[in-house]
Amino acid sequence: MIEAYTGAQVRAAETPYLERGQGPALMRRAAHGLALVALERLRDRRGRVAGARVVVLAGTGNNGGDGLWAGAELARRGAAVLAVAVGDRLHPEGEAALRAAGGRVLPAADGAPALRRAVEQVLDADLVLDAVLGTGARGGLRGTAAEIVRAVLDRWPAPGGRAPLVVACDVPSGVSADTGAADGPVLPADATVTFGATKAGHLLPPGDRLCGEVRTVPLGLEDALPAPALRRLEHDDVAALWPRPGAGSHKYSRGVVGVVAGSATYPGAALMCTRAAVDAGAGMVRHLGDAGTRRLVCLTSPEVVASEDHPADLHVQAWVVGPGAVGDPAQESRIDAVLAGPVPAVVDAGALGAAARAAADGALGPAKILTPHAGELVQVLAWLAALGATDEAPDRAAVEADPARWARTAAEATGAVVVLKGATTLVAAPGGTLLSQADGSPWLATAGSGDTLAGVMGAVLAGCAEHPDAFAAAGEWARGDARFAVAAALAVAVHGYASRADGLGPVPPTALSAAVRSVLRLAP
Ligand SMILES: NC(=O)C1=CN([C@@H]2O[C@H](COP(=O)(O)OP(=O)(O)OC[C@H]3O[C@@H](n4cnc5c(N)ncnc54)[C@H](O)[C@@H]3O)[C@@H](O)[C@H]2O)[C@@H](O)CC1
Ligand SMILES: [K+]
Repeated sequence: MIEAYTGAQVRAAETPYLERGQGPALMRRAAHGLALVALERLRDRRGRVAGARVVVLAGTGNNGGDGLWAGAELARRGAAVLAVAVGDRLHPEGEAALRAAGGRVLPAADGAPALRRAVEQVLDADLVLDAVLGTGARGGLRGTAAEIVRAVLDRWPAPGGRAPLVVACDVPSGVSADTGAADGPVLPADATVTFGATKAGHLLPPGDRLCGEVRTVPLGLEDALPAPALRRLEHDDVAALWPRPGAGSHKYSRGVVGVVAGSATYPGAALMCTRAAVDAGAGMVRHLGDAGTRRLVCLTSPEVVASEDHPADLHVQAWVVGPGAVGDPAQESRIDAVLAGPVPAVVDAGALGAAARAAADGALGPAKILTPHAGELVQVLAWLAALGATDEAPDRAAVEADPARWARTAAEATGAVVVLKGATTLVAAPGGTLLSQADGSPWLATAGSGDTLAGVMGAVLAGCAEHPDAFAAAGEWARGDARFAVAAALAVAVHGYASRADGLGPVPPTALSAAVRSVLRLAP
């Protein structure tokens, strides 16, 4: 599991060390870690370090200090290192170290000619160390640094062209370490070397896409860190946590998933959703819907028990409601019943409007998992605002600029878990638990993926519904109501892994669902 922290959390953990005068030692350790990754990348690209042209884009604070000390190390290995000072000063010891190692300094804020020279130097470099802003940033890049980065990006080589390698110091400058927001220009990094702990901004969109590979250099702060701001499940977590049957299990103890999906207009969603719940290992899958859809469900997944019942007549451990369930009053009545009841449920697509109404009436709770994509979240937030449950209704651009904020807002306003689907999917629970998963192939962006995800989520939700400690192996934080958020993140991870199981290429949802089975054959 990756645990990530805000810049303020890491700075607070560092404070006692700084008060004991260990700041310079921490900086040297950070800079050494940065230099090692830069050396590795340079060797990969050009075989040798000697003679490499390295530019350090250096800000005025300690982030710049890290970059200058790392630049000194590269200079001692024979690289030609130029520090581009973007502000009115440089970290004094860092500058002295760089000069002593033979590095040079270009004061880029000294007027237009200096700025133009800086841009040429960056574009001609083999490697750029981006050390303008780190955890001390307030907002995006401004001033000379912003002008340089903008001018460089204007002339950035097309894919396949020879662009300099970019290694970011702590975070790509201009990306918020706390939120992943990127206000203004940012040089996209091939690698980001961070210090003490992963920062929230490395895992949150849109900044996460600008980080490249993230490497964390330990600074010995681990014991001083508080609870993380967010988490990401990795393969080992999924293998350890996914509910598995034991020798004494039977279909009911493993979890029955009830699926309210499909309609005469959209029967396919029900087929994909039920199939995925079966493939994800549910003990039993029930389907409720119209006669035509039921018949198709039985033909494509004979394992499923389909009926025209009402949810009140059935005992299941978890519901999945909404995929393809539009324009059908009987389905709408079933959805309302599930939303008003206590049984955990995945609430998708056609059920999100009903969920917003139920939330405004106070009916939802932490066992309900809403699964909007960005466009649907905008709609849900607009409904919630119209119903008086939130103050603000953002547009899509606002949601995409700070998705974590709006996923959290929706979770607090509804009292439910909100899964904001995207290339990076965020899982926000009321009370503040936040997970971020980025496991899927870009090919997942296809009609029917969401129906498949809902089915997978239903299966894991049914498996944990009656077991508050189902995921206690992940830590104390994952007990009780938090397990619903963990279940959602597990489903997102498995769905993402399945999309890559056969390499990168098209993943029609039926094939994706089958790949879920191979992913779940992971060693426990
Ligand atoms: N605190 C510590 O013990 C350690 C900190 N380290 C490094 O120190 C960094 C934090 O250093 P600082 O607190 O000095 O902060 P930064 O170096 O991130 O930035 C602060 C400087 O940038 C200016 N600034 C802020 N926002 C700006 C903007 N939007 N545009 C232009 N200039 C802006 C400020 O006026 C200030 O001079 C970390 O990211 C990390 O790289 C590491 O050396 C490890 C140890
Ligand atoms: K930086």
